[in-house]
Amino acid sequence: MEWMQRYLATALCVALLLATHSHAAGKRRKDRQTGSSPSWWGGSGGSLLGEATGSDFYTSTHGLVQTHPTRGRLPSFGGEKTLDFGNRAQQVLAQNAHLSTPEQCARACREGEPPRICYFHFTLELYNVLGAACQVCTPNATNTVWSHCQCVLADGVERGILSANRMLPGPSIQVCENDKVVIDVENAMEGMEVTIHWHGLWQRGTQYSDGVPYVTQCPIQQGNTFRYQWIAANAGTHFWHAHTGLQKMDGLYGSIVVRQAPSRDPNSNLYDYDLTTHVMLLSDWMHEDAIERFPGRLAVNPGQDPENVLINGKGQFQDPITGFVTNTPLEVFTMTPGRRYRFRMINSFASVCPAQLTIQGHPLTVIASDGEPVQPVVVNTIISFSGERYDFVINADQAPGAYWIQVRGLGECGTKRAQQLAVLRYARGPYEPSSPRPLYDVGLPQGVVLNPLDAICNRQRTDAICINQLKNAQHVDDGILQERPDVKIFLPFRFLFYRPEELFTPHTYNRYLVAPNGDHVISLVDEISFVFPPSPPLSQIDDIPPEQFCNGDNRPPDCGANCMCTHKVDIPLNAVVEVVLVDEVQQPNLSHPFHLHGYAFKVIGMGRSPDQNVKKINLKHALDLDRRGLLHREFNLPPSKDTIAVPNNGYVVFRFRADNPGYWLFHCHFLFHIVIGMNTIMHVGTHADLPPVPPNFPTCGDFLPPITGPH
Ligand SMILES: NCCC(=O)NCCc1ccc(O)c(O)c1
Repeated sequence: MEWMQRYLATALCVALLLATHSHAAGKRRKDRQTGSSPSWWGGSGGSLLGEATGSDFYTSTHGLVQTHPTRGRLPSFGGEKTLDFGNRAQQVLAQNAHLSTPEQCARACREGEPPRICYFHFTLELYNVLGAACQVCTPNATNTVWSHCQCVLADGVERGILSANRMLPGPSIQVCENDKVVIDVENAMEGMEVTIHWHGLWQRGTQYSDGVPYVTQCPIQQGNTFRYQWIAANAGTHFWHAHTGLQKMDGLYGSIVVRQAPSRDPNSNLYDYDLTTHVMLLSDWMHEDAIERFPGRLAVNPGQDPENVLINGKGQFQDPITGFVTNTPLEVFTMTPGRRYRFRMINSFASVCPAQLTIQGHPLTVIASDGEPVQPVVVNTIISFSGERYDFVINADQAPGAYWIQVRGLGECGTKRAQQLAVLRYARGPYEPSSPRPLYDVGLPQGVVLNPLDAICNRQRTDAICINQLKNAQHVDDGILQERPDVKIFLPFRFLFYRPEELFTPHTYNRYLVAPNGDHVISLVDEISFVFPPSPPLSQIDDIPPEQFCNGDNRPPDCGANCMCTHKVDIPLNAVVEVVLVDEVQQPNLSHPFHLHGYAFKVIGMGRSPDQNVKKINLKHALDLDRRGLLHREFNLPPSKDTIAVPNNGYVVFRFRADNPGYWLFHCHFLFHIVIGMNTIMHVGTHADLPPVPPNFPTCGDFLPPITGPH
């Protein structure tokens, strides 16, 4: 209680209403819940939430930037031209007059307007939730774009985190198509190396900025700053996140929105507004560092499932033992009656849990997935996996009021019943919905579901739409749809289970993950467990011994069941590639989302074996189905994606034209599966096809000089 008292003694009046919940020294305490009415999100004074946020702007489909009539003022940033991205950022901006600030770049996009160079500075730090910053200020209500306040509330449970610019999520990058984006990533995290990946950006010509450690760059060392530079060449909803270790799950992520002129978006006629604040970033949240769960414990909080879900870094937490609920603010999205709004949902989960999004009383017209436009479909619930993005339109045509947004963690998240709520509200209406809060077990009605987990995808149905049933809203390269691809790659993946006596033998140190049921596993793709090389092939190919690399046709001699090497598949430049992913994991509630760097691919088919006698799919059976023409394929406007969940006990078929040379990581997007080897590298083209290594590009590698004699 001492902490609470100290907090109350010095806090601002708003903080008085903040009940916090801390796990100190491993024991749970029931904290006093303060305040009677939750006026944090009752909006007393009106300066925190909803209408009165200073950072909204409205982009009409006619390309106009306008302030809302009731708002009557332009975005305000405390009277300063640049936002608080740190003193170094101010210096760079002062010395480079041709750079634009983040808020100058977050604009409506018009065809024919010159692109900008958008400059960002990320300071990555060890930080905390509910630190003393919360005595100094109250956090920006819509933390999605920028914040001057350094208070991170998360779900009201105190813990250490990793943060970019003391924000959760980190800063949002919002630019127009073809802008150049420059991000100085300053690693101020003691004892940690880091890289940032720009998930969804293709990095054509800037392969060195893809942010994959030991593949496209050496990780950024502590105290060092690495300048990422890329062109926002493909519009859409994307995100950035740490690609090193387990850091992403501790808070290193944020949204990226690449807008385009309405004339270039085939679905722009379906919405009136595309607000900077209508980004919906979903993340799973633990109450301890993610590394606490790796390799994983047997008894106390086993497995890797999160305690909670956050929506734009916000939420509340109900203690399962005491029933105590924190009263931190929920995220609020505001709409004007009668208007149609584009929402941009990002699944930034790190665990294996799918996220199920439902919004009370409002159907969702899905218009894009992973940034790529699809022909609109109307659903009521979207199930998404780590790494996926879905854009949808909501028509504010219901009775003005407030409505619940429910995000439920499915699969393993069902054990702890992790879910989060947010509010969809009509301007000038109440902040709190009048209906009771949807519960994990008694949630909002699902209605029509996008991306059903049952993966019955080979026929039209009234209750669900599968990803392979979406139609591309744009013309698809005919070459991709030719009957025979140039290269066909079958990639089965599974876990390898170790017996403890195999794993814990003297003088061997094999990596492993302890699954929730106590199984000790590593991941295999095509019977290979991926290890990162000691230097990045993109920048230091000559420093890597050729024996480091392997693939299904080139297994190292004496490579046993736990074959460890850098799995690399070589693909000729411009080939039409077909990949068939086959789920040999066979864990009933687990579907693995695979993400391809450098591309969007076309989803040609997905499903399960049509053969009723086959209980479990495997590579042999998938090959057999393919030979018999029974792998489901649809060539009429297949949708583009960069992340696709393989139905459990099922398969996915996708294609792409390999016209972007590089070393592109292809991997399960579950964080804990990356670190046990569920990756491959798609190596497209040759070194001659790649841009040269930039001067002074950092290097890394083993240091093993000859050992000289005693004298
Ligand atoms: N009879 C098969 C049981 C089985 O497949 N056990 C592993 C499940 C697992 C592995 C890794 C994870 O990350 C995870 O969440 C769950």
